[in-house]
Amino acid sequence: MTVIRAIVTDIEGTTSSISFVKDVLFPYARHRLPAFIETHGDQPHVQHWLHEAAREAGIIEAARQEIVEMLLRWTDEDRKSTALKALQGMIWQEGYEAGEYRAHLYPEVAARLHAWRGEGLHLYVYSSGSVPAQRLFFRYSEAGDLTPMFAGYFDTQTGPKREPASYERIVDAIGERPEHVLFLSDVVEELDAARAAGLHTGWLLRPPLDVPAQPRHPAYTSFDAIEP
Ligand SMILES: CSCCC(=O)C(=O)COP(=O)(O)O
Ligand SMILES: [Mg+2]
Repeated sequence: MTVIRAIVTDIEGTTSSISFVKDVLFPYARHRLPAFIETHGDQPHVQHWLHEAAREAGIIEAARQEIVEMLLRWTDEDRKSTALKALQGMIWQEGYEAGEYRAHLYPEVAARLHAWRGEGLHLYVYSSGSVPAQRLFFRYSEAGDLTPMFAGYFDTQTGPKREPASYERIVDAIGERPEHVLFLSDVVEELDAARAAGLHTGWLLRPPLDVPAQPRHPAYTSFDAIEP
C-alpha cells in the first residue's frame, strides 16, 4: 500500500494560474527591472545575481546595460534562470507589500492544503521561482498567509526541474524516502523526472485543458480529486 507522508507542489499551473504569473508578475518585474538595477545594482546581493546572470550567459565582462537587456530578453523567453528568478523575486516584494496584487490560487487549494496538514502530511514547494519569491507568493495569497502550511521550499538552486537528481536532493533534504513523497505539477517533463527518482506523481490539468484518455501520470483537474 502507498503511504504518502509528504507532498511537494509546483506553483505555476498547479496551485495557481499560469496567467497570474505571465500576465501580472512577469510584466510587473519587467517594467521595473531597469530602474531596480539602477538603484540597487551596487548592493552585494543584487551584484551577486548580476554576476551569476553574466556567468550563465558565458559573458566575462559586460556593461550593466547589456546585462539588463539580456535579463529583459530572458523574461520574454520565460527562461528559468536562477539569477533572473532571484532578481524578479526582489522586485515582486514591493508590489506585494504595496497591495498591487495578491497571488492567485485555484479555489480549492487553500482548504486542501489545510486538510492535508490536518492529516499530518508535510508540505513543500518546488518552483522555478526563487525561494524568497515563493514565500512572498504564499504569504500574500488570495487566501491569506499560507506560509505556515509549508515545511520547506526548493527552487532551481536545488537543480533544474526536469532532472531526476533534483528530486533525489529534495527527498534527501526533507528526510523522506521517495516512495513516500508525492510531487504535483502541470508539466509532464517535471513529473517524468520526479518519477525517475522514485517519487509518486500527480499531473494537474486545470480546465479548459483536456485530460488524455491514457495520461502518462495520474491526472487531476483539481486538488480535491487527489487522495494521497
Ligand atoms: C514563485 S512565483 C513565480 C513563479 C515563476 O517565476 C515561475 O517561473 C513559475 O514556475 P513553476 O516552476 O512554479 O511552474
Ligand atoms: Mg508549473
